[in-house]
Amino acid sequence: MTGVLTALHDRAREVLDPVFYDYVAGGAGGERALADNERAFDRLALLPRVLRGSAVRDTAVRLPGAPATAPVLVAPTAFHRLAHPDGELATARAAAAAGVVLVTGLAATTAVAEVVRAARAVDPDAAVWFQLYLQPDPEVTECLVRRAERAGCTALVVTADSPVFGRRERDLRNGFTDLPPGYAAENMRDLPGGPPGGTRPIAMSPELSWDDLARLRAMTALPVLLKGVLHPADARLAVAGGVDGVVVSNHGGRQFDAVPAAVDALPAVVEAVAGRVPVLLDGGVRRGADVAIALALGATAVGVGRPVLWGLAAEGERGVRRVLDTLLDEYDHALALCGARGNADLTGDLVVRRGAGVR
Ligand SMILES: Cc1cc2nc3c(=O)[nH]c(=O)nc-3n(C[C@H](O)[C@H](O)[C@H](O)COP(=O)(O)O)c2cc1C
Ligand SMILES: CCCCCCC(=O)C(=O)O
Repeated sequence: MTGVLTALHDRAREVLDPVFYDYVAGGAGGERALADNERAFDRLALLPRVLRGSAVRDTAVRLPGAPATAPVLVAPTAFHRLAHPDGELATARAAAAAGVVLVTGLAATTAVAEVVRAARAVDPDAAVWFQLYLQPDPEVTECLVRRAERAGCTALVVTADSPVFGRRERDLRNGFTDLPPGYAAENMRDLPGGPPGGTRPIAMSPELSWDDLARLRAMTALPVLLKGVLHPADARLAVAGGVDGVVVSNHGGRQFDAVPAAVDALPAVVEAVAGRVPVLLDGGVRRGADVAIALALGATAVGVGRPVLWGLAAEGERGVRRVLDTLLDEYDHALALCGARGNADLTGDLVVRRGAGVR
């Protein structure tokens, strides 16, 4: 991690309830996928070009529902009010101020309409996407989609890597199975089949299929991105199913310990998608150079999960802003050092394996 991110992490660890710290920091099983996400970036290096740079570098990217934005996004993460009393509102303000897309989650402790309002109070053009788990009851899914539309979200992100909840040994050890009193997944309030005024539990189902994604696709005119894709064949199916983007992700190593690092899965997905829709990546991005590596390998943008929560826990809105600004500054600096005038100059030939020599 960068110096700033390490300091924010250390402060977050001091101030957070250790049970919640473990929930955020931890992963599934023996945490091999979690560790590998960062290590896989360490195994890669950038091979700069010389004498072709620019003093002003073009870092803007075009994403569905975000026509000109930074190549770093806030990945969807649950329960921000457990990290800081201002919760998702602080995250939304910081993301908007940094010019970064915020993906707010179904499992947010603040309702999506309030999150969008907070972002737009900072920047009327701020892009907020809504992440959801398809619910087995299509009526519930439809109600969630309408809420996101009404709130003004500009894209939907469907997380597909969670047919069941990951086996997270830290949470099992700590008995962290539910939100403490006073906190709720606010987007799950007042839904069909739920208690009036109360919340329904978020369901995960191993029986969801591509038909369910097709139903969602037909339900809304918003762009839809599919998150949690690792297999290139699934990337092809997603594009054929009309998605507007694919997010290569292993859920930060929190679902299945046996999977590869996200960045190791990226090139095959990029090849399968063949430029038809943007490919995004999250998992293990901790430095601006990691952003550059992912873009050179064909990602259009990257998401950041845990560092945002460390910033939030440590310093609220200011901490999130520091995380995002640091990554964006470092990314711009990496472009300069690569002799790149902008994202487009980051090509696959710039990425090599450390220790493998250069041909
Ligand atoms: C505490 C926490 C909660 C998360 N909650 C969600 C969620 O509700 N929905 C989702 O799609 N992904 C969720 N994720 C996964 C992130 O979106 C993202 O894939 C992951 O954090 C990226 O890895 P990183 O933390 O190494 O940046 C969560 C991750 C963390 C750390
Ligand atoms: C059943 C509760 C859903 C919360 C989802 C949070 C999440 O995805 C995570 O990784 O934690």
